[in-house]
Amino acid sequence: MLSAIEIERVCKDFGSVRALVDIDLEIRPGEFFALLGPNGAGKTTLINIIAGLTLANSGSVNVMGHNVITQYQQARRSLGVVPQELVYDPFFSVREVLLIQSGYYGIKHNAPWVDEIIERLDLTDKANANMRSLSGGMKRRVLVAQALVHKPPVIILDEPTAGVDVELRQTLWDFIRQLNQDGHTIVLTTHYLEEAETMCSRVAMLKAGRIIALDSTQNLIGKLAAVNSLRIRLSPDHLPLALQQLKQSYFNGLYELRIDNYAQIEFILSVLRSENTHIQEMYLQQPDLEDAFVNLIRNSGNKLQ
Ligand SMILES: Nc1ncnc2c1ncn2[C@@H]1O[C@H](COP(=O)(O)OP(=O)(O)OP(=O)(O)O)[C@@H](O)[C@H]1O
Repeated sequence: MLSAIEIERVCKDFGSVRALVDIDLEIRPGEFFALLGPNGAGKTTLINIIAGLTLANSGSVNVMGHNVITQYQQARRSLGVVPQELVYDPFFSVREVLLIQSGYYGIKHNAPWVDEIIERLDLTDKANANMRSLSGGMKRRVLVAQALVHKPPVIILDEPTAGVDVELRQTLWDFIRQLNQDGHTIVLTTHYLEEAETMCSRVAMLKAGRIIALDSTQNLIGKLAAVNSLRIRLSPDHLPLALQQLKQSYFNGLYELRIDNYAQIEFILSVLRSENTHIQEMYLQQPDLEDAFVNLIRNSGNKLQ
């Protein structure tokens, strides 16, 4: 089956900085895929190589089967990129910007689609406003719209919700989810891990230019954050000796105990009962993508599959 994005053995150095090392990655059509990693991991560099904006030192990248260097035009038509930085032309209105962008792709008579994107991104009130006059969040919506004027099958969003308020974040995600349901492949980088967790079915984690984990979101959480923890407030405020080995932290009167399985909760309760210690508060912490991410970044000397 044709891949939406196929990356083979891509390396990129900036002088002595090894930004990407031997990246192999295949993203399938229709996927909602997250590219995660700490600052400087290489996410934007990889996106720029996919978009044909940065040249890799070695390796190859295809978008919908088109090589991003030798078949640049077809690859570019297959891809829409929403960049991280707010770049805009201050001299045009929102609608003009989108029609001009359509022209870059050689698309004439694009007004009906441009108007539809404007409406779906809640920009109708601002369609004739000058770009200069828009708030940061509105400008970001226009960036999303710009990436969509040529109806690309693959859309990459580089931190689309950075600095965006909660309401706009919701509008953006509803729209992007709809695009994915309509069949578009979506690749996303974000530092908001709960967004990746709710939206994306598969995740690649990058660190120092290497993919250190690649799996479905649920598997990754299961594999790397298998540890639950129990937070309890006790009276008297003393953790019995038999439970000391489970203690992970103590803060503000709350003990955090490591739980590897649910049977351990029964053990904890029985120890507390026998010691005549009462529970004043208790929370079970479920693992999430953030736990997986933190564990992985901490212990990423070795590559995980
Ligand atoms: N044009 C450039 N010249 C020199 N070094 C660069 C250049 N672009 C990126 N780098 C370096 O390459 C590495 C990867 O950077 P990149 O911007 O791809 O990371 P990132 O994962 O997107 O980070 P962030 O989450 O902060 O956006 C970093 O060490 C960065 O300093």
